[in-house]
Amino acid sequence: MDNVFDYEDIQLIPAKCIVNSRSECDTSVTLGGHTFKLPVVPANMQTIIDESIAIYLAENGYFYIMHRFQPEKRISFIQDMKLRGLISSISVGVQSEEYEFVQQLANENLSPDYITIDIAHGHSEAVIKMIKHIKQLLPNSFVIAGNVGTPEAVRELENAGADATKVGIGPGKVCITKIKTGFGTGGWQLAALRWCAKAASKPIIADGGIRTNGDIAKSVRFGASMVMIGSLFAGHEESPGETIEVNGKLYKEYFGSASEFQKGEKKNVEGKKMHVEHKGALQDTLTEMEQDLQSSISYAGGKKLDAIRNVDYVVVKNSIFNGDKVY
Ligand SMILES: NC(=O)C1=CN([C@@H]2O[C@H](COP(=O)(O)OP(=O)(O)OC[C@H]3O[C@@H](n4cnc5c(N)ncnc54)[C@H](OP(=O)(O)O)[C@@H]3O)[C@@H](O)[C@H]2O)C=CC1
Ligand SMILES: Nc1nc2c(ncn2[C@@H]2O[C@H](COP(=O)(O)O)[C@@H](O)[C@H]2O)c(=O)[nH]1
Repeated sequence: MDNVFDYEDIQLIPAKCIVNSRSECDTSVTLGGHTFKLPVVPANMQTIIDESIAIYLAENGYFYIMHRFQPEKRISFIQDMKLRGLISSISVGVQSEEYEFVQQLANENLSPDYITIDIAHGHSEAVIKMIKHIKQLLPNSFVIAGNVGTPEAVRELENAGADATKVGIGPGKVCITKIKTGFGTGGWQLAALRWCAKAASKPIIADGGIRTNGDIAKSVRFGASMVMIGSLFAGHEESPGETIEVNGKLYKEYFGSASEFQKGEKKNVEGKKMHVEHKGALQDTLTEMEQDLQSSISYAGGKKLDAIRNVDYVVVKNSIFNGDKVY
């Protein structure tokens, strides 16, 4: 790979505007047979999403993926979402008990609309085996598999039956994979996304490294159908993380799924914890993302999200840490 770049190194080039108001621009996207208001999904992490946020997002036309860190709650969660007539979207791992869980879903005729296989290193036989297991027992579930960072991985997971792949190894705000292992797409996530998207024949979800709303438009330009975001969704009133007060200011915790805070032990730690400023209501962030993306579409010279996919761009400079610090 040469000519790598990241979000902060790219500027998209405007094309002639064809709308009279940004409100005419449509940010909706279709994934797995459902249409959502935004090509954005909050990360399936324990300090980002819980059951009530999932219900809120689904009721209001946004995509969501529930995390997998309270496995015992998943069956009742799916049942509850189905009772409410909402989409059901859960995560699984690859341990042996996860095979039994998928079997249990099939036995109970409880097929989630979306199942995300959520593993650090998704280019593995473990993930390929799990994709095949799910597709055999729950053929109607839309399977998102990841995370990966190469075209070979995207093709292998697609060939195994994945309906979408998730790209991003190490670009996350609370990620320390790039520092602890020397591997990943941290610092060149946007170039890795482009590389993977060129090989993909199914949707790609860009995951990690989004620091501004403009990065959503850049992800779409470089091939993402959907963008997974953690840090920008941390710190809301509704966010599950603990709230603390420092010098009269409120902060909320945001920790990595591979941090010792998630794992409860210091083993194979590849994530850290941070505190982010309290941000107010989740809906305000979603609304601002929608308005900014509508503006992006207008700058792209179109009325729909697809207009962004073909705009020209320039590479401005390169910086491998994307503004992040280790601690
Ligand atoms: N997107 C990203 O950059 C990253 C995301 N994460 C997030 O952290 C969470 C925990 O991830 P993960 O550690 O995969 O989940 P688990 O701890 O559940 O591990 C899943 C299984 O994969 C094995 N495994 C994990 N990493 C590797 C590896 N590098 N090589 C071989 N086997 C491996 C584990 O075994 P064993 O533990 O014995 O090795 C375990 O059997 C997930 O939610 C994941 O999304 C974590 C790191 C990077
Ligand atoms: N290397 C690690 N990556 C992690 C961990 N927990 C989550 N993640 C990934 O980060 C994104 C969110 O990134 P952000 O830049 O938007 O904050 C998330 O979706 C995961 O893919 C972790 O412990 N280690």
